[in-house]
Amino acid sequence: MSAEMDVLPDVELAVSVRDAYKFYGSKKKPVVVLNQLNMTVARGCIYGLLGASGCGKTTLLTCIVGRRKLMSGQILVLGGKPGTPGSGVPGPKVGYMPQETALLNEFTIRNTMNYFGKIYGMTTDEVEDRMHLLCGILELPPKDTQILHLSGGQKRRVSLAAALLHDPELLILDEPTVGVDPVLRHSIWEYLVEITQKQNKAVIITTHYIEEARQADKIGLMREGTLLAEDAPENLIRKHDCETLEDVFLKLSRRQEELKELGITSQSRSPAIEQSQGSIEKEPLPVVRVQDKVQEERKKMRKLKPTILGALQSQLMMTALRYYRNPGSLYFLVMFPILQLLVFVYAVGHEPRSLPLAIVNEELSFDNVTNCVGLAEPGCDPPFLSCRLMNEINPEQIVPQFYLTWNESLDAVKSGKVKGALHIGPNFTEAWKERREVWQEVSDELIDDSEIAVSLDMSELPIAQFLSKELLASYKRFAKQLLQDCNISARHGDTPIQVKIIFFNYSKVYFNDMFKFSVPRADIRPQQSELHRLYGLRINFDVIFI
Ligand SMILES: Nc1ncnc2c1ncn2[C@@H]1O[C@H](COP(=O)(O)OP(=O)(O)OP(=O)(O)O)[C@@H](O)[C@H]1O
Repeated sequence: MSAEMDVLPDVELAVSVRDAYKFYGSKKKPVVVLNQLNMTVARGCIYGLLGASGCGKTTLLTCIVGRRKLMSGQILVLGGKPGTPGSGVPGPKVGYMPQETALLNEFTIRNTMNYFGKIYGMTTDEVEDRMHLLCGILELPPKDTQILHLSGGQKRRVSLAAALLHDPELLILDEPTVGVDPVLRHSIWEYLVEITQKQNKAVIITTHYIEEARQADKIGLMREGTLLAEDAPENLIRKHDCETLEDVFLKLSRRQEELKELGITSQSRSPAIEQSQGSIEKEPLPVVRVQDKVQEERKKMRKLKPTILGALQSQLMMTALRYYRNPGSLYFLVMFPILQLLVFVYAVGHEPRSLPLAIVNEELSFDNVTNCVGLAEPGCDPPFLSCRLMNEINPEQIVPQFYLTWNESLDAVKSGKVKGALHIGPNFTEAWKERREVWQEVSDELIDDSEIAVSLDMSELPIAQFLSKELLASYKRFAKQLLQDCNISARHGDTPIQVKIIFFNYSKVYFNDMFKFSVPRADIRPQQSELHRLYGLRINFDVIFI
């Protein structure tokens, strides 16, 4: 084997595998699947990889196409290492037909071909031409047939067509002829012979039909993760003095066992072949008894009635088993929503803090403004009402930044330095007091003077809404305290809208009870309505997009 590798120049090599070693499971309990395996596939040849079920063929092929990695050893495919950038493997250089078809039931044959064609960068015309050719060779059903409606064998042929579609240099086919009738199997082989001989392509094919593999140029007999032999079929038969390839395989398998007993090779995995050979055939039941049993079973079956509960139970059992076998997914299923919730709560769940707000207070000189909290005196008649209001603003949530003029503060909002701007006019306290005194004849000018203007940056709507809510709450606290200090019920400072929350009574929704507006009537409670005129806070939602 190695001698041949040395003889073949690199350009003639399609695949070379050297000392491939791979196991599944943990390091403590490894299940060795590839055990120092060597393999050489030349261009322009069909390589038949033969071996019992579970001997590691699929594992080897997936390593060659770069879907799995070896623990040690080396693989070269068309001169490059599979899985490395620029190697084209996996990619356009290789066509791989896996053992399990990976087709979407929702697609038609044409959709499937277009899908794979697009992956390989083919144009629609190129896909159509290749599809036409392959549909003929592989006797595929009409191109618009949905995959869902294909038989198992037909699906395998579509999968084979997908592997052949982009005309790759190397074809790796994992049991492509399973479920294919002998005539079609013959035409598939004919096609493979043609592309290898005329187009110098290389094909690696696994099959369980040993005699079918006689058409291959070279055969690798694989057992327990190693290649027992690798040569042309006729050479193998001649060298080992056998009549069939099956006999060669048996002879070499026996020899491998003998060597193992002598301790010449080390294998850590129990051989599947021996296991199957070791099974004891059950004695067949007499025909009459079998028929009786069948009748008995039929009677039992008639009594069976599928129930929804039974279906639910089996569904539950299946789901439980699935998670039991794949605990990682259960962890993901439980932990992911928790993580999502935590991220959400952390990111948007809590209230914003330290929001900068521009304050322009024309009631005080600039130096005094920064020290406004110290000027907030208690009582019904304090000198600076604006400071009483400032005092109610929660410093953890709103951080005041003082500006001299309204325009400056608006510029700060526009430039994103602050989230909004609050303006208190020069006659605020005076106007507010006068408004209280002469509330029945209060002029619009006086109302303007006693109002506070707020402009918010609406480009961050939740922040603006939060600021608006906070400022209104601060104002309410301010108004209530002031009312109390003036021996007026603090309830007069409440907004005259009572929002009542009711619980939904089944599907019936009492819309009328949802919101109760108790607007005070001027003739009954003149004081309250006037107080609301007095304590006006105007929020101007000036939309400022930065
Ligand atoms: N992902 C995996 N994890 C653990 N063991 C695995 C895994 N895949 C395969 N095996 C085991 O590795 C061994 C080789 O499997 P592999 O599929 O390569 O065999 P194979 O020769 O292709 O078999 P077949 O001809 O039946 O497809 C088997 O014993 C299998 O149970």
